[in-house]
Amino acid sequence: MRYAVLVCGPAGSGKSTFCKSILTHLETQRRQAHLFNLDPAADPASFEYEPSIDIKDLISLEDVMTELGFGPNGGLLHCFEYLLQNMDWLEEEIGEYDSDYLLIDCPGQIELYTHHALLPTIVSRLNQLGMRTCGVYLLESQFMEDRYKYFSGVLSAMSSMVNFEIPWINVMSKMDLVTPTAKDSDEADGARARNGPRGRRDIARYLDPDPHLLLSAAPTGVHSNPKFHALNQAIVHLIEDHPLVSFLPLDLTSTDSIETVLSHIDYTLQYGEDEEPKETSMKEISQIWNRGWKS
Ligand SMILES: Nc1nc2c(ncn2[C@@H]2O[C@H](COP(=O)(O)OP(=O)(O)OP(=O)(O)O)[C@@H](O)[C@H]2O)c(=O)[nH]1
Ligand SMILES: [Mg+2]
Repeated sequence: MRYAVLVCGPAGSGKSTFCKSILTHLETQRRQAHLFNLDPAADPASFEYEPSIDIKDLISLEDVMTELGFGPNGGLLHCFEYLLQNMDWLEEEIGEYDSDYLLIDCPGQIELYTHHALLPTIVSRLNQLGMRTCGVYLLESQFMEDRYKYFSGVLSAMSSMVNFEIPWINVMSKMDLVTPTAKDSDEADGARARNGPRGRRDIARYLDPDPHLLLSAAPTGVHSNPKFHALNQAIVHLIEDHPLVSFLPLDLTSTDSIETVLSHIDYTLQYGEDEEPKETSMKEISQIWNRGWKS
């Protein structure tokens, strides 16, 4: 069985850093993992690990823009269309990687996840090639500093999950930057209500989205428009009726935190469950038997 982790999320959410940290962590566990760069605009100098597979070997955004006259966003879509037309290239590239982890570092253009069909089609082709794939969607912790921004992040995670229809994990990245500002408090309204979490219990309301955070956000300027309030009510109902999104916190400065996220990925991918059971030697059987006999 082959395993692929599609690392996606908004620009700057920490996708490439996440791939690097997971690769380092897997290396210390002596597990085989490879990087697949799926960003045709990525700067090669930015990779600490040389990608084993690189879309830029097939097509680069720079070439598409200079040779075909596309802009950056249209050019990106063209690159993925081109990849879809050349899936035999990808099949050949991943041919050698068996029972290993393939970490797919994606670009940060959010529309690729929320409503375009190109990436989901590429993923379903990977599944046809026998890869068990899961999505890891990163949202950076700064989103928690503004409740409106935070809920736009929750909705983008939700629409990505619906768009891809694959096993999915949402991660709140850069948790090392979160410093709860005050003690736990039930105070919901007031001038500070649009600010980030206050206290550890408050953080939990962001990791497992509490839609009432949105209703209790302090309205300012355009936000006091009654239509805006009605829209928020509709979003609250949507999240209450479809509680699809929750976030695993990730603090890359903590090995335990990386380990927890990795174990969720393993579980989601059912990593290792298809391995052949290890044959037990006669010597081991007799040791087990003796232990049982003595106890
Ligand atoms: N403090 C902190 N900074 C981080 C963390 N992860 C990433 N960063 C920083 O955030 C910035 C963006 O990180 P990247 O890993 O390049 O983010 P990305 O999602 O790959 O960005 P794009 O590919 O451009 O969409 C860099 O300056 C990183 O050093 C983290 O866990 N904690
Ligand atoms: Mg990146």
